[in-house]
Amino acid sequence: MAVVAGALRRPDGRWLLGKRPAGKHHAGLWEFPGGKVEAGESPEHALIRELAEELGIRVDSAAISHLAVAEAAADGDHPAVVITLYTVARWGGVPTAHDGAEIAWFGPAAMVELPMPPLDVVLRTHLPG
Ligand SMILES: Nc1nc2c([nH]c(=O)n2[C@@H]2O[C@H](COP(=O)(O)OP(=O)(O)OP(=O)(O)O)[C@@H](O)[C@H]2O)c(=O)[nH]1
Repeated sequence: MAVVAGALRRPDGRWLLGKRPAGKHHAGLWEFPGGKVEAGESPEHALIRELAEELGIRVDSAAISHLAVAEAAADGDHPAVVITLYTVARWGGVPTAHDGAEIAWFGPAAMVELPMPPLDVVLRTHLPG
């Protein structure tokens, strides 16, 4: 399964994360906004689509840069997953949580304390300082 996620940083240096809803895999953990790449879709297009759906923002493909990849093998309940994290340098609109989801902005020190899925713990080490 291919998953794409975006690292969005505000001018105050905080990063945007979303909290996984109850009842889902990784419920209650904080992760980068994004989601699964659909069949026939490019990763960049999937990220632009997911950020529009989840946060209501507009992102141009020129604003997206590849940052890091993390992968995990299948574990019985869940398929193998490859997550690609992109930095999103600029966007249009104000990120707003949709569908009752929770989002928040965290500084680098706060992020280290946050409960995150295992692959995100790897991905966050690649964030620019
Ligand atoms: N969007 C996103 N998903 C991540 C990250 N890290 C990580 O392990 N994942 C996992 O990758 C999958 C992303 O799928 P999704 O976000 O489109 O799926 P979904 O809400 O339907 O979740 P579900 O498959 O548990 O029902 C989830 O299993 C999610 O827990 C991340 O930083 N961002």
